Amino acid sequence: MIRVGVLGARGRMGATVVNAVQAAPDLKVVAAIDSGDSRDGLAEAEVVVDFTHPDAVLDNVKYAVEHGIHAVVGTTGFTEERLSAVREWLAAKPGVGVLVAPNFALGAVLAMRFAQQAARFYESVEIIELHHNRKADAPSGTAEHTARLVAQARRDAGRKPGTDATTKELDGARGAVVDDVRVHSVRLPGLIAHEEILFGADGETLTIRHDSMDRASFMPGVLLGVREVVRRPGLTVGLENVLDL
Ligand SMILES: NC(=O)C1=CN([C@@H]2O[C@H](COP(=O)(O)OP(=O)(O)OC[C@H]3O[C@@H](n4cnc5c(N)ncnc54)[C@H](OP(=O)(O)O)[C@@H]3O)[C@@H](O)[C@H]2O)C=CC1
Ligand SMILES: O=C(O)C1=N[C@H](C(=O)O)C[C@H](O)C1
Repeated sequence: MIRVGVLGARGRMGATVVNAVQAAPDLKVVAAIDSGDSRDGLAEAEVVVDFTHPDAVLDNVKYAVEHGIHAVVGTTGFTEERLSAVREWLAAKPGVGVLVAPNFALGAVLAMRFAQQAARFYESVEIIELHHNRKADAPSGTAEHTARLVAQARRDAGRKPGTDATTKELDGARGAVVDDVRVHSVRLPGLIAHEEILFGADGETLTIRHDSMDRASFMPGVLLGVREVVRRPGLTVGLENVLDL
C-alpha cells in the first residue's frame, strides 16, 4: 500500500484524484487537504498529489520535499526558475522524488511527442488550446510546454520561426508568443481540456488534436505517477519520461 495525501482535494481534479486513489487496490488516501486545512495531516503520507493553484504549488512542493514526502504535481505554473528551486531542495534530500507533469492524459503526451516529430518538417506552427471557463491560467501549461518542445525541435533542425504578413492587428488577435510560437487560448463552459497543434507549409496543413472530455482521462497517468515516483529520486519533468516514450 502506498499512502497518499491529496492537496487541492475539494477541487475539480483533487476530488477526482481522491476517488481514483481510493479505488486503487495498492493505494490508500491518508490525507485530503484543501485551502485553509493544515498540512500536518500529511504526516502519514509517502506521496502527495498536488492539484491546487499556480500561486500555492511551489510552497507545497517545498513542504513535501523538506518532510521527505515524494510529490506528483499536476498544478501548472512551472517555469525553469521554479524547476531549479525544486532541484535545489531535492539536492538536500536524496531519495525523494518529484514528478511534475503539465498533462497526465496519455493522448496529450502523445500529441506533444507527435508535434515534436512534425516540427522539423514545417515552415509554420501555431497552437490553439481550449478549456473550461473556470481555468485560472492562460495559456494552459500544456500549450506552453508544447510550444517550448516544438520550438526546440525547430531550432535543432535549423528552422527559423514562420512569418506572416500581419501589419495591423487588434491587441491579442494573434495570440501570445511562447518561445516564438503563437499560442491562442479559448475559454468556454462545456469544454474540459483540448489542444490543437497546427502546422502549415505550401499547399498543406497538418493538425494534431487532443481532447480530454472527462477528468477521468488524467487518472491513469496520475496513478502511474504515484507508483513510479517512489522509485525515481530527483526531479522528473513530463509523464513521457515515466511512460518511456
Ligand atoms: N497536469 C494535468 O494533467 C492537469 C493539471 N491541471 C491543473 O491543476 C490545477 C488545479 O486545477 P483544478 O482542479 O481545475 O482547479 P480547482 O480550482 O477546481 O481546484 C484547486 C483546489 O485547490 C485548492 N487550493 C488552493 N490553494 C491550496 C493550498 N495551498 N493547499 C491546498 N489546497 C489549495 C482550491 O481551494 P480554493 O478554491 O478555496 O482556493 C481548490 O479547491 C490547475 O493548475 C490546472 O491547470 C488540471 C487538470 C489536469
Ligand atoms: O486547468 C485544466 O483544466 C488543465 N490544466 C492543465 C494545463 O494547463 O495544461 C492540463 C489540462 O490542460 C487541464
